[in-house]
Parts: sequence; structure tokens; C-alpha cells
Amino acid sequence: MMGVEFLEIIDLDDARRITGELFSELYSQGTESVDILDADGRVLADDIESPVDLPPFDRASRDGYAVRAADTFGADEENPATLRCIETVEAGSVPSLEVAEGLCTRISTGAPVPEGADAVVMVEYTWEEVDRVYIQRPAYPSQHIAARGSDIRAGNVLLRTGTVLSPDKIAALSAAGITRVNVISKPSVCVISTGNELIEPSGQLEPGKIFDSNSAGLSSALKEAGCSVKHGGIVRDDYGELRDAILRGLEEADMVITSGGTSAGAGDILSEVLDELGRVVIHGISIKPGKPTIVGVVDDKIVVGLPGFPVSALIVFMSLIEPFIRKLSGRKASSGHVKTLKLAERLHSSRGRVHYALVMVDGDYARPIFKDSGAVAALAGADGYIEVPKNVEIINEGEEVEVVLFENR
Ligand SMILES: Nc1nc2c(c(=O)[nH]1)N[C@H]1C(S)=C(S)[C@@H](COP(=O)(O)OP(=O)(O)OC[C@H]3O[C@@H](n4cnc5c(N)ncnc54)[C@H](O)[C@@H]3O)O[C@H]1N2
Ligand code: MOO
Repeated sequence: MMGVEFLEIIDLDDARRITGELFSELYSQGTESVDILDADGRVLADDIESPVDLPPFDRASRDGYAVRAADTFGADEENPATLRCIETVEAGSVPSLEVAEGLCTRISTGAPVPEGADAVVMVEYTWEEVDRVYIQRPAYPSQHIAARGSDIRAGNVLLRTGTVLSPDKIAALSAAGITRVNVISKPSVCVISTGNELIEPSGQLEPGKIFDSNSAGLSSALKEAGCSVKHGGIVRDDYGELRDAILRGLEEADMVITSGGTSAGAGDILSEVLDELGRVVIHGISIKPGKPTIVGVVDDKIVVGLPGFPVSALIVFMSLIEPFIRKLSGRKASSGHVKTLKLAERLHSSRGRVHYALVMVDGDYARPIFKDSGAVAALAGADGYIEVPKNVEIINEGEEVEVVLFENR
């Protein structure tokens, strides 16, 4: 079959709509159970109720004496309240005696408060002689006691569906005695770089060659979006090699993302491969950079062909693919990382194409970076990009722009 030789350029909005439809048609969220020690960054698939009260018992939050507050009213340094100490309760043990009027219990932080006591006096405000304890300050009821269930009651929701597990959440689960949780499965994505000029970054540069930066960059972006990544490695500009690599990728992953080999050059064979194995759904979007982007379907799985240029590859991924991947992996579509800033320098854009302009953030200003799509070091120095709408040709210095930030997503 003949390949798609001429790009049929479609609008970004249409590309987004079509890509979104493919994602909904072909994928649905899976869930799996994981140990909380391996759950960092995972997304909860269920609401989680606390099976226990937290704290599980009325607990002293200071070292000192458990008392009846009323016994200490009016106490000061001159006229201390005098109590008789009946036992010592360390953290981890349980009291055996009730604190009746005129009595107290020596207590450690974290230990259960004995029956009868309703306050803890810090040891700093007491002194002890023989079995007498002198209290120099009055205590109020509930002082330095964390009541049973005051943090959360058994049966109440501790964490909600969709929560991204971070250290604080994982600590709370452990506190409730929960060691396994159901989380949304990570979509698995195979990343393939294509091009005869590419060398593994661990290798030696040779004349005419460059290190493959798209594999590592895209892999990092995919992990950030909640995916597990399979490395398909570097594939030469060879029809059979690319075809086999894509088939291998589809066997072990839910999706394949390639970079390079998308445009109309002699070695640009991806669209032909996809045409043979399945279908090309998109080839050409009116965006700059990223015009030759390909989206195809093979064996009911999406294959994305990103342009080879590192800036194009990463920005097209972020702008077109990432939001759908994040939705699939249970994450918010990276809202909250857009910042309104003033443009520091006039920016020209080409009419009829959405233009992604890299910028550095400088206080309240966004300073455009005028480098080409191959400038990967400039990309590393950028803080984000502006998506200049297709009908805008010039943005003047000082005009407000929305910057999509690379960090704080
Ligand atoms: N005659 C035409 N030439 C080009 C067109 C066009 O429409 N007609 N489009 C240009 C545009 S726009 C882009 S974008 C590129 C995209 O082409 P490919 O996707 O086929 O990418 P390559 O040609 O393979 O590579 C472009 C550039 O990027 C470097 N590259 C590729 N892969 C990697 C990688 N994994 N790591 C680092 N750098 C990579 C590659 O060496 C090239 O310098 O085509 C234009 N040409
Ligand atoms: O469309 Mo290309 O992606 O200009 O760099």
C-alpha cells in the first residue's frame, strides 16, 4: 500500500479532539493493589476509610503528670497543688489505676491517659518529693491530651479517590494500619527514537552523529504523567527495523511513542509503517513546531510519531498527548501550572498555525527564547512556553501572555 506522502494539515483543536476520542475509545483506567511502600506518586482508585480511631486512645502529648484539672485550679509557685503519685505509665503500656481526687499518674508523651485524669501537666511545672507531686500551674480540662478519635474517627474517609499518594498521605495510611491500597494502573508506554544519526548517550560521539535525547526526555515526561516506560531503544531509518520495533513495543506496552521520521524527508517512513500495520489518523497539525506529528492506531493501540527535533518532540507531547495520558493515569490535566505574565520582548508568529514560543520567566515578565527546535540546551533553560493562537501574528512587549510552566504541575 502507498504511504501517506503529503501531510493533510489539521487544526490543533481538531487534533486534540480526535486524539481525545481515540483515547476514550481505546483505553480505560485499570486498577491494581500495591504495597504502600511502593505507592509513592500513585493515584488512589477508591475512597479509603480509617478502620480505627486516631489516636486510638486518649494520649498524653507531654511528659509530666496526668491529673484531674480541678485538683490544680488556683495553683501557683507559692501555693502549689499537692498530689500523690500512684503509678508511672510509659508509652506502649497501659495504666492500671484510676486517678481519683488528689491523685496523679507520672506519664510519658504518647502514653494512654488513665481513667479519671482529664489533663496533663508538663514536668517543667512540677517538682516531686518522695511520693508527693507539687503542681505550680493550674491545668485546664483536656490540656495536653489528644483525645481518642480527635484526628479521625473510625469509618470516616481518610483519603479520597484520585488522591496522589505523597509522603504525608502514606504516613496517614500507615497510622491507620493500612498497608495495601488500590491504585489506578500506570499506562505503559514504549518509547522509540528513530534516526541513523542517533547514538546512545552512554556511547561515543562520531562524525555526523548526535546523542539521542528524546528517549530520556520523553521517558521522564511520561513518568511524570504517571506512566511506566519501556525503552524501545534507537531504531535506524529502515522500514523493517521500525516496523519490528513498533510491533515489539505494542506487544509489551499500551502505547508506542516514537520520535523522528515524521516529515516528508527520504527517511521518513513512520507513516508508511503505520499505514501498513494499522491506520494513520493524523499526519500534520498546524502548529509550530510540530507540524509533521503523526497519530496512528495499530492493534487498537495508539502510536504517536513525534517530530525528531527535541523541542518539537517534548512540546508536542506536553501540549497534545500529555493531558489525555494524565487523565488515563488518574491525574488532573495539569491545571494550575499556567501563569499570566507580561511579554518582555515583541514576538512574531506565523498566521494560521499555533506557535509554541519558549520563554524564560523573569519576575513578572516572560522573555522569549529565539532558538530553533533543535536547541535542546535552550529548552533546558526555558521555564515554559506560550501557546500563541493561530490568528495572532504579533504580541507586543508588555502584553499579557499565558505561560505554560514546565514545573509545579
Ligand atoms: N522537506 C521537508 N523537510 C522538513 C519538514 C518538511 O515538512 N519538509 N519539516 C521539518 C520539520 S517542521 C520538522 S519538526 C522536522 C521533523 O522531522 P522528523 O520528525 O522526520 O525528524 P528527523 O528528521 O528525524 O529529525 C529532526 C531533527 O531532530 C534530530 N533528532 C531526531 N531524533 C532525535 C533524538 N532522538 N534525539 C535528539 N535529536 C533528535 C535530528 O537529528 C534532526 O536534527 O523535519 C523538518 N524537515
Ligand atoms: O514543525 Mo517542526 O516541529 O518546526 O520543528
